[in-house]
Amino acid sequence: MSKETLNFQAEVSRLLDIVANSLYSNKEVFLRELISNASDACDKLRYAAITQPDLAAEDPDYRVNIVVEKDNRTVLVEDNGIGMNRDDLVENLGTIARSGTLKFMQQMEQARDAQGQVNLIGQFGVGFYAAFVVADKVEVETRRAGEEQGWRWTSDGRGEFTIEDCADAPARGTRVRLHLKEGEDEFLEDLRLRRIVQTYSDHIAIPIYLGQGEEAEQLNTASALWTRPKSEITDQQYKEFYHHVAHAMDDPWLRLHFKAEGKVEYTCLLYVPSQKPYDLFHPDRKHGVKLYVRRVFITDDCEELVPAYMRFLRGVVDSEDLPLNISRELLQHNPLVTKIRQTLTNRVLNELKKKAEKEPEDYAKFWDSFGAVLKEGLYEDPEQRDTLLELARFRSSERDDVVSLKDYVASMKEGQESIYVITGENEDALRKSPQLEGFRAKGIEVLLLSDPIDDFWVPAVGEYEGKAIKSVTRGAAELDKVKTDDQSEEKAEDKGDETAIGTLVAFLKTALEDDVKDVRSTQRLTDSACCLVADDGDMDIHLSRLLRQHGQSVGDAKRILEINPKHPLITRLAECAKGGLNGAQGDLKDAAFLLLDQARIIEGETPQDPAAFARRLSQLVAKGLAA
Ligand SMILES: Nc1ncnc2c1ncn2[C@@H]1O[C@H](COP(=O)(O)OP(=O)(O)OP(=O)(O)O)[C@@H](O)[C@H]1O
Repeated sequence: MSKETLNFQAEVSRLLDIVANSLYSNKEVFLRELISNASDACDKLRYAAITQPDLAAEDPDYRVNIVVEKDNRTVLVEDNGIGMNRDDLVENLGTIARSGTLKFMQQMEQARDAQGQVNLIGQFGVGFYAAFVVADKVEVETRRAGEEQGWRWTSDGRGEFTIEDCADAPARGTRVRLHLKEGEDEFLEDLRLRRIVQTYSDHIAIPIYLGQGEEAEQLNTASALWTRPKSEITDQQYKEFYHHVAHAMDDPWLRLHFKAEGKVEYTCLLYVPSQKPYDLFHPDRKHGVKLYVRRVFITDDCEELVPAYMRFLRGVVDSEDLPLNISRELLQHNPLVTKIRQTLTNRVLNELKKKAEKEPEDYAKFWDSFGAVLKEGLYEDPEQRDTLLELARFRSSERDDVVSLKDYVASMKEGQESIYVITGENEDALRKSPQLEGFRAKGIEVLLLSDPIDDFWVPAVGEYEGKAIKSVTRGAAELDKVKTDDQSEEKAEDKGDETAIGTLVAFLKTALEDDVKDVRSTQRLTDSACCLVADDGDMDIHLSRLLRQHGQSVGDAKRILEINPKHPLITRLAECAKGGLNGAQGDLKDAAFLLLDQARIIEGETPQDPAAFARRLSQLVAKGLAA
């Protein structure tokens, strides 16, 4: 077959530009990335060979060779792993097939400074493309295990690559040949290469040689890191292993390495990243914990191994008991996997608890990155609910830092029986919600919940230590039971002219009869004239809006309009209503609809009839100005 020239996917070209700029000061990582890919390729073949032993039979010892050809100024990284055929090459080295690429690219454009880009690149993992940081031409010669045909992929990293037949591809596996750029000769030096491998790749479980054949020198320890005794593993090695398994460059926030012995035997080496991955909420995101069986990589996509609400975990689980040739489908209902999942979940939650107790500030950072995910467990995993409730932290109307439920309860006001929360899209908007005013005036703390899952776990959990968790946008405010320090100063007239308010409420009920469930006077408000709340048994306002946005039918439960008896607008309207209306019935009716629309706007909704809203508002303002 003759040579084909193909274009990189547009994102790859952009990524290549970014990589060349942002990794400039950390060029040596190219070798780590190529070795990491070589090791993954060997893992894949080892797995495939469980069911098709012929694939690896001729050359059963997996390895990576780094070969320097000084005269040509080239460095080769060669493995005898799974290899690639033509389609694999086009798919893997011409596109970025991973989820969330587009979003990543947008973030990249926004992070204009180099440090910002390096951090982002770290999360994304540049992988193979890092080769172009030191090379101006890269050739990949490869043959897929079990296939006859070898292939050569060539590119200078500038928009195009070529693919052609290659007779001298390795018998099996992949050889990456880097033609070094001017000025990169340091990577031809044995000493430099040895140091890089020892720093970044010692944990790789297969041998990495410098040179080829008898003379080759093994550079790494070549045993799976998690099988080594803890005392023999340095922090640096743990960290580099994390970079390899997680395809990340940040430092892990937490590490957990343990061996379970007894009826079920397995080893876990797990990490919690310090940086939130850009695709944490992407539906196609794979789980980050790799399953091995007796050192053989099986899958990085075993959903049963780790609960979804811990999908931020990275690392490996290596089981001694599962059969090697277990199919990925069978893993789904395997009792051993369930057992591992239970222990692993408990261990991780325990570690988090310790961190929360001993290093609350550091824990707050974790919560900031992954709290929204962990909270999903409150809804999904009733067994762990109590632990998760202890671990949860919340923004609050009364504090700058986060608060736990335990601390919230400890600082509840006398007479306060419930834990109050408000849910919505963002914290700033929540802080401005009128429904909070009365609570704030009495110094009652309200938890501000702005993650999508909050609307679901709150009703599912219902209470904490016998205290109901209540939304301040639902039901009556019950604020009078709560005693505050300056309560004695509250004066009777503060309640306004009750008869007048009563008349206004009655009028509003009739005027808005088709649009609201009820109208009532409230203590909930101090500054605003009115707000909407859901009735006790009805769905919270924010949740019903959220479901509606996602196209779900939620019925049309009407809401309650609450008015503030102390607000000048309301007292004025009450006076009008009490005064027998005197021909002002039309204006009062307009005012009723304006109140309702105002409350809707504060909720982030549109007026029911925008044209009518504009007309009423103009008329009333014009009259007011004329008076
Ligand atoms: N030596 C190799 N042998 C076989 N396949 C390889 C090799 N190197 C790369 N590939 C294939 O190319 C794909 C893309 O590699 P690349 O390094 O860009 O990304 P990755 O390894 O998936 O993730 P990361 O970018 O985080 O390293 C790999 O997923 C793999 O399928």
